[in-house]
Amino acid sequence: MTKGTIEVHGLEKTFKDQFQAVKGISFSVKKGECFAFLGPNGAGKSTTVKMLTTLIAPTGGQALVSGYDVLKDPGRVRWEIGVVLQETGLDTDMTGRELLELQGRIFNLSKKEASRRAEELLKKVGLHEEADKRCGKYSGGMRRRLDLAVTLVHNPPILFLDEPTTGLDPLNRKAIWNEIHRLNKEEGTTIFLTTQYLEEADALADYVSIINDGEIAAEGTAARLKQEIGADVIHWTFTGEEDAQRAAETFLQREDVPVVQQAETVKVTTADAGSKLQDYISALTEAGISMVSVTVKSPTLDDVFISVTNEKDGGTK
Ligand SMILES: Nc1ncnc2c1ncn2[C@@H]1O[C@H](COP(=O)(O)OP(=O)(O)OP(=O)(O)O)[C@@H](O)[C@H]1O
Repeated sequence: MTKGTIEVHGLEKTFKDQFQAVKGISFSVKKGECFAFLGPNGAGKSTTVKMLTTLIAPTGGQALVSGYDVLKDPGRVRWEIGVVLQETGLDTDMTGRELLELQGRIFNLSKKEASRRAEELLKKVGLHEEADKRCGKYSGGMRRRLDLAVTLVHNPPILFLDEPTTGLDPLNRKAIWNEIHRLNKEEGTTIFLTTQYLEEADALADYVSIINDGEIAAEGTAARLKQEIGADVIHWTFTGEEDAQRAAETFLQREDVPVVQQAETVKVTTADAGSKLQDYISALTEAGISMVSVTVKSPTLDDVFISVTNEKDGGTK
């Protein structure tokens, strides 16, 4: 069964001005998986989403959504997907309920069914009390929730969410996360999520793919990616910037590892921090530098992101 899956082989997009935004990427998303597509600004995330949702045509390679080719069968692909893009397209004169009912009619529901579905979705996304207010009066978070409800009207097996929480406050972001998590885990909806927030991918995704400059730079589960950078991060704090600078030099003299000094703090990324720590502390004592605190942390997805995008740019740490 291919329903709810995404298969991408050597997908490319070269724009009319000859700029190649996506350079032959391949990946697959299993049914019921939450797949996060991460990357810095301009990496090619939105271009990829637009190709997979039939909004723009690929210039090379192939993409199958629920088994349907985005180029050969765009009409069928559209029935399989719900899409929340960065720019919300909500009509501000209509109420949330009217908008949902209209969407139901577009997807061939009877008037009665459309009204029942609208009510059901308004409850699901927590907007039933605001259902009869004009969308123009909705807050950013409410608009985003309505946007999500609109895409769910025809019960699509796959949901594309392009940076769904950008610009939202932490409370609204959490509400959207909960809804995405529920759709994915309880209803089995396949989620394709693009985001710049690594903690978002960490919290929601089963599988993470990092795109940089139109190419896949790394992929795997969040846990594996963190493991792959093969290192712990030792966080040091010193009494002042001068001590921190001297400490950073001391660490660098002992080993060629990434050392980042900022004000009175120093971060050292190294494999096997446990056994190195004693050696570093002895070196500091020898140099007469006293520290305020030291902690060892596992890498975050942020560290992975910096590590893979850095490698590509020539490894400047
Ligand atoms: N219609 C277009 N014509 C030419 N270049 C384009 C076009 N659309 C996008 N690009 C370029 O393609 C690259 C990838 O853009 P894209 O919007 O896919 O990036 P993104 O990863 O989604 O970034 P962001 O996080 O900022 O949304 C960028 O350099 C962008 O300027």
